[in-house]
Amino acid sequence: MINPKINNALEEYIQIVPSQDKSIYLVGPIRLPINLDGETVIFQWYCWVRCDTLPGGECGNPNIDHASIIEMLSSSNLAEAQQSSVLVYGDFKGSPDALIRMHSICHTGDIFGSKRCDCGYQLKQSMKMIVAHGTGALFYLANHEGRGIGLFSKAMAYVLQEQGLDTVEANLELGFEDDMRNYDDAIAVLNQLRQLPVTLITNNPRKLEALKRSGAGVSGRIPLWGDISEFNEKYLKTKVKRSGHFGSGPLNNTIAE
Ligand SMILES: Nc1nc2c(ncn2[C@@H]2O[C@H](COP(=O)(O)OP(=O)(O)OP(=O)(O)O)[C@@H](O)[C@H]2O)c(=O)[nH]1
Repeated sequence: MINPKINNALEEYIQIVPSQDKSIYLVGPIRLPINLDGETVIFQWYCWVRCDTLPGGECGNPNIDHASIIEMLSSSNLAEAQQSSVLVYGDFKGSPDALIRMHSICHTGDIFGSKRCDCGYQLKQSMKMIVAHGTGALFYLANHEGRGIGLFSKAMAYVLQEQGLDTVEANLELGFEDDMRNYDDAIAVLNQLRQLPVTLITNNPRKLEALKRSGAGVSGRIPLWGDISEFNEKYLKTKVKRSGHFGSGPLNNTIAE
């Protein structure tokens, strides 16, 4: 039994968000000072978990209370599952225009700084763009590794790419689709945090489509190409040629054959 004082301290930070047939438990805002190129920038951080990730998560119970959610944590093995989160900057709820990025986790690019992809660059650059704009949110989608195939399978896909397959062929040969990602939970969290339209930072038409299909207001898209090198050029070309990514301006020329 959790101490009632602890329940009280946490209660106002927990929101229960409807998403398709499953609820999402959202915790935040938590003040997060972040080092962006030597400058400390204050973001507000939220983290979420789907009800069915917790044992007895009571997905069918619309009246589940905050105390029960807290109670379930210590018997859940959340470290073995994936939890996504969002960094919010500025007046995200009220500002007429906000930039958002739906960033898919990339262990190799985001954490290790691998140059085989553009993920690490896109992560940092989109945070800087949001801060420069004055308001926005970066969704860090932890169940999206390898475009949704998982880290171990992505490692297998990299082995195949070393042997000449491109990034799409490698996924397909392993029995996956090119892109297995789902944005429903992230969009539900977005709707909870903001009702006004957003501008999406992406080159990926599927992300734009998912957002538009959900009914969330989309006022535009900003492309994000960069950090192109001998190590990721083929990968980026494949994104444009085979996955249908939007090319853009001079970068389009850089990556065109
Ligand atoms: N399967 C596979 N996944 C990869 C490879 N390289 C990067 N990824 C994953 O691809 C995803 C990249 O996602 P995003 O940064 O959202 O890129 P995107 O789909 O091109 O969309 P935008 O960056 O928004 O334009 C991450 O989950 C990476 O782990 C690869 O060669 N194979």
